[in-house]
Order: sequence, then structure tokens, then C-alpha cells
Amino acid sequence: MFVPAHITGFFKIFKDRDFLKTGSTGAGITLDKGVHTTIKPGNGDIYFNNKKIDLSPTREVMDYFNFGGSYDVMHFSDFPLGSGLGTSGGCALGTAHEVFKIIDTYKIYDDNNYNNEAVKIAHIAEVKCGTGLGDVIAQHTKGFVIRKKPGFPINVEKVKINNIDDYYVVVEILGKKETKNIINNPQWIEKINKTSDELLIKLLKNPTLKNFMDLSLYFAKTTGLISDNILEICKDLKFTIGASQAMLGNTVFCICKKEDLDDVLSILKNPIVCKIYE
Ligand SMILES: Nc1ncnc2c1ncn2[C@@H]1O[C@H](COP(=O)(O)OP(=O)(O)OP(=O)(O)O)[C@@H](O)[C@H]1O
Ligand SMILES: CC(C)(CO)[C@@H](O)C(=O)[O-]
Repeated sequence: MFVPAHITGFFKIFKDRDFLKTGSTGAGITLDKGVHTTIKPGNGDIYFNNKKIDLSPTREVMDYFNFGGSYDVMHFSDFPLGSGLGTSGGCALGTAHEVFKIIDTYKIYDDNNYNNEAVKIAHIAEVKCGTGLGDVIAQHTKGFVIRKKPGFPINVEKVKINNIDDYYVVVEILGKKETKNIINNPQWIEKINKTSDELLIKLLKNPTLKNFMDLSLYFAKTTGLISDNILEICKDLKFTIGASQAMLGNTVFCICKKEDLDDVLSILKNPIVCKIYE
């Protein structure tokens, strides 16, 4: 199963003793690149782009179903882990869906229920592992997603984008950043939550891609999460609809139209050209 990558532009952290109530509000977009996951009978091994690794959110999902020792999971990902592109969430959600496809209990869920269960199990795995808060819900929803409430029940606004094919999302990965080092750090939580409080309301009042990018850059700068290097690149990309740092990664992303694509590509060293995926 394919799960799209997800870029968060800004977010607010909500922690609760109940993992289903833990999550984030905020906004992001899903991409036409992401993770393909398959599972097959095996010994409980997890492969990420053909390399055996012990990926904790995938392991959590497999253990939830008691599938840990009897099936192998293969993830084929367009992006590396730890780059702010929701790769771990994509792995968890893809695994949950693949398991549901083969277990007997699948028969007792109607289509809607089964979908919702897979999303819940993947969300809990992400939250437990500290690898994400809102990615799984956005990846399930797809498109330009505003998360109005954290966790479950899912409360999101999927914004309609007119002429979606006109837009390109260009991504450049500059390094790694572990999500859990930020979302489990009280000082970062305070900075993030203080900054993001008003942004959700501002975006809901004017839910355009331009406003999303402006608010994302404001968030990245005001929290101090943006690196100097990425800030410089964003200045060079000012002629686009907007550029900012993908949360939570050492990755720059921008949204532009076709007429600006060549200029964007000439500024970046290793650009990856994507489209918004609905
Ligand atoms: N070689 C590896 N073996 C096992 N785990 C790995 C390996 N490389 C990365 N990981 C794990 O992958 C997870 C990456 O999650 P992280 O949330 O940081 O990134 P992401 O999901 O790709 O991006 P985002 O910031 O959008 O959540 C971490 O738990 C990290 O420890
Ligand atoms: C925490 C996070 C920024 C990591 O990608 C994301 O899961 C989110 O927006 O909640």
C-alpha cells in the first residue's frame, strides 16, 4: 500500500495520558512521493529500502497484532527517515493497512471501521515512539489538511485547491533531525505552542496555499526551529508562493507554479520535485 509523505508547516503539541487524545493541531500537505509497504510471512524482520532495520513505529504496529515474529515488513520509501516528511508515519500506517488486509478480523469490520482502526493503531504507534503527532491523520486524509483538533475523533478540514495541477512542491533534504528530541523537550514544547496558538485561526480564516506558506515561515522563524542555512535558502526562494522548513526536519520545501520551477531548481542543489497528492 502507498502512503503519501506529509510536510507539516506549523503545529501545536497536545499531550494526554490517552494516546488517542495525544496529537497535534496544525497544517500540512501530502505529496505524490512517500512509502510503499508490503508484508509477507517471515521472521519479524523490517526492511527499509532493502536494509534490515528495527523501525520502532512499524514494530509497534506489528506487535499490536501479534504479528511480530511471523511476518516480515518491507518499506520502499522515496525519502529517508528523519527528514520531516512523515516517513515513519507512512511506514506505520502502511503496515497497519497491510496487516488488516490479511487478518481474519478484517471480515468483521466494515470498510469504514477498518480504515479508522488502521489509522488509530498507526497514530498510537507514532505517538508512543515519539516519531509524530499529526502525520498519520493527515496522511489518511490526504491533500492540504488543516488539523483542527488533536488525535481522535479526527477533526480536520481538507482544503480544496483549485487547479491543483498548476502547483509544484520542491523539497531539498539537507540533513536529519529526530522528531522526539523536539516534541519531548519542555522548552521546545513551550516555544512551539506559544507561537502556533493564533496560526490555526489565521489559516482557517484564509485557507490558501500562500497563507499556509507565510504562516509556516513565520512559525519556523519565531520558534527558532529554522536553521540559518534554510533561512537563507528561503530568502532566495522569495519569488515563489512560499518556502519554509519541513517540520520536523532539516529539509527545505517550497510551493511554486510551473513558470517559476526552473528558477527554483537553479537555486537548490539536490531538489526533489513533487506534486500535492489528494
Ligand atoms: N537505521 C535505523 N534503524 C532504526 N531506526 C531508525 C534508523 N534510522 C532512523 N530510524 C528511526 O526512524 C525514526 C524517524 O522518525 P522521525 O519522526 O524523526 O522522522 P520522520 O518520520 O521521517 O519525519 P517527521 O519529522 O516528519 O516525523 C526515528 O525513530 C529513528 O530512530
Ligand atoms: C510532530 C510533527 C511535526 C512531526 O512530523 C508532526 O507529526 C505533526 O505535525 O504533528
